[in-house]
Amino acid sequence: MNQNGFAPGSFLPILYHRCSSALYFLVVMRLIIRETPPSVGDYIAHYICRRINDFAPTAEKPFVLGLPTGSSPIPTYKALIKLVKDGKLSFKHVVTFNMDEYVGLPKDHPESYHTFMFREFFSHVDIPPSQVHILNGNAIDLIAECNSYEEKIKKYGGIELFLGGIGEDGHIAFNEPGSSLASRTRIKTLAYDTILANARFFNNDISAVPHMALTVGVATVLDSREIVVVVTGQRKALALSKAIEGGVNHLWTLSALQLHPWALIVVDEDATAELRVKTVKYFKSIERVQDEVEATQRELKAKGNVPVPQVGSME
Ligand SMILES: N[C@@H]1[C@@H](O)[C@H](O)[C@@H](COP(=O)(O)O)O[C@@H]1O
Repeated sequence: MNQNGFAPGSFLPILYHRCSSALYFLVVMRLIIRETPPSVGDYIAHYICRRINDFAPTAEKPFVLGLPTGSSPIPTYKALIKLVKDGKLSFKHVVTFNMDEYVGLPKDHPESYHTFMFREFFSHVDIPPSQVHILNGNAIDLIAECNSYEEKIKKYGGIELFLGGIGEDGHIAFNEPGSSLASRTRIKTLAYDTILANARFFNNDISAVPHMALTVGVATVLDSREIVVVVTGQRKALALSKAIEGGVNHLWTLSALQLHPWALIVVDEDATAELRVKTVKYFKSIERVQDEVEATQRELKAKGNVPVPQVGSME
């Protein structure tokens, strides 16, 4: 057995061999483990930066990015802001769609997701506000608002990369347990657990937390060409293990990522608390193999004789 628990000659070396000779990328859900939330944020920010720069967006062909709220993505936003300030990244030709918004909370309320996104991110980068899309939880016709959000995403040709966060009950966006895995943008009643969890943003006053939200659906997220999810902290550990070690299940909507050909979950050590040691070792070994594949790709590309597959064409 090698240090990852795999016998030499078992499928990992074969996978690597196929990768290095036939230039396949790994089409598996990837789990990246970093020590702390800031290093998770750094990893994701650099990853998104590379994706946007490789895409080389223009006014005619913008990069369409899905974005979350919550405390978990804050280190990613901080690192992205730094990349913009350092001149390594621009959001000039990036169009964004946020995952969700509370119903009935004034847009300028300190805890609305509109306020959050401008305070934590948009105000610090060079994105034109006209390219920012956030659901309007105060629309007179909420159903029409949800339908037109889906239409707008379609008009832009779909989402290139959806960055997501999860709740303690494994919800992605506000797709609470029991949400249909075929769901689209819609009005959602929040689970009591979510209301309790989010009360920390409302001075621990449960009655101040809105009970409804507009949210993209599980299928809206699955439609995007790539999904990256941030999961940090021990309180998300059970949800993480259910999502990657259990089967696809509407009670843990994050598990729907198993149906996606290009999904990446980036977690800190605390979030791995409920995973089996074998699972952690397996994903660490996949990361190493992927790094080797990418290094080979870069080398061959530098020699000018290899077409590099594009993300999204790897099913
Ligand atoms: N609707 C949002 C989710 O989209 C977010 O992922 C979650 C996590 O929040 P935190 O990162 O603060 O734990 O909060 C809310 O429930």
